[in-house]
Amino acid sequence: MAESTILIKDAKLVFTGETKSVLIKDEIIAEIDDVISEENVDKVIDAKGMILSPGFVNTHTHLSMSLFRGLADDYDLDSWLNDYIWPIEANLNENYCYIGALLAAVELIKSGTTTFSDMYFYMEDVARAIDEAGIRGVLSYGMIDFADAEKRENEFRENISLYENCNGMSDGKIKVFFGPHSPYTASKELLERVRQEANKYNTGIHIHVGETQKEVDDLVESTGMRPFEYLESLGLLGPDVVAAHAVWLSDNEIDIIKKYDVKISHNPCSNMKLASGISPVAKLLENGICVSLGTDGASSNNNLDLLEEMKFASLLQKVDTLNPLVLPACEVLKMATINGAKALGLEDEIGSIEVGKKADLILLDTNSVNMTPDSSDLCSNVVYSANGSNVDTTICNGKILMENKKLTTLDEEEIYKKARIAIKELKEMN
Ligand SMILES: O=c1[nH]cnc2c1ncn2[C@@H]1O[C@H](CO)[C@@H](O)[C@H]1O
Ligand SMILES: [Zn+2]
Repeated sequence: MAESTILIKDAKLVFTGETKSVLIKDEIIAEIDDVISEENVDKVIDAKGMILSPGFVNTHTHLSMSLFRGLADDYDLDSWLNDYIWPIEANLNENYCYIGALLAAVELIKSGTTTFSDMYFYMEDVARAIDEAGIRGVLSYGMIDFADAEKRENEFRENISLYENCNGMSDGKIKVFFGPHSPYTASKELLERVRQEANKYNTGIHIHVGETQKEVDDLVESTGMRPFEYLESLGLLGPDVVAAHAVWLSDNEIDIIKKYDVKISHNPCSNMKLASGISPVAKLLENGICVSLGTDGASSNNNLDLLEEMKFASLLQKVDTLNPLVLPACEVLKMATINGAKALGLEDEIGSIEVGKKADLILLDTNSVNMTPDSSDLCSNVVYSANGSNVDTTICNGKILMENKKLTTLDEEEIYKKARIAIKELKEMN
């Protein structure tokens, strides 16, 4: 098959402000230059006046939970999960999770996210949705055993068959991790075995850790250890672990995170909405820890817009430390791009605009009121001024998924219709 080529002409690179053209050959960034010939190019995108950024990487989410947007607002995590979310999740099935994932994929593409890391149920159906959407994703099955050995076996069966059926799917855009839900829902036996299986399959681990004060207090009471100390004692930690939240951390836990090069996924909106607390992100970054960004599910956020998440991440640290200098725009944009890629073990493939990397790129239109005028620092426009609706074009793996704000792979109206029916049915069952 002949190569397919896309030329993005005269875009402003977000980190440097330079105007450049970028040539994409198949799925790869082949050339970045001041001028690139249009000859023999299949498709030219005139990007004059637009900002070119690496596609965003959302390192912690639950796509299918988009169905539960606005379902249970203004509760803390414990009540949100036990009284509202787990009861309705008991009625989920393949079809609902598929539709929820499609709904989420529409939102991700529209707001410039090209890679996500998910932990949920019916993940093969999520994979099917993502394959249709054309985005990149790391999938894990949310393993919960509550110390029940039979349940534990089932959870491993689920995550392993997900790995066997879906890892490498979608031209390699889909990868599979293990997803032990958390230290309070997964037993010691489950967590120990996760490490063995992750080593055996040579893949990563996605887990919620240290989200609430209650989680820490309960674990200290039952084990004498705080969450990261406990996970260290079980041998679970390593550079392939993405720990979501990490809100309540002692200095010893920060040392542990650093020592094992654990990757942190910071989810400021979810942490604020569930009143969980404030993760000491400025301190983690000072310690050289890799902190990326996640939205969590749309039921605790209530959207999947990483542009919004970036702004909240920055502002929350500024007000928490009373230091306006922490988390400047450029650093936050790196959290949402290259740090996300590192967290998922994808830094050789994605996360920056470099020749040889996969073409996961977005264009933001600056010809709108909240983007006028340009700052001399384009990161400032993107992080502090932009929102998802400023994204004009989304490209993943060299394929255009949205152009001029129109989706190319998904029928959004049809998906909205199906999502409305799905949540109506789920509520009626509840
Ligand atoms: O912030 C969170 N903390 C803990 N659990 C969560 C959060 N968001 C979603 N889930 C829950 O995690 C499981 C995923 O496999 C689901 O039960 C989902 O509702
Ligand atoms: Zn979560």
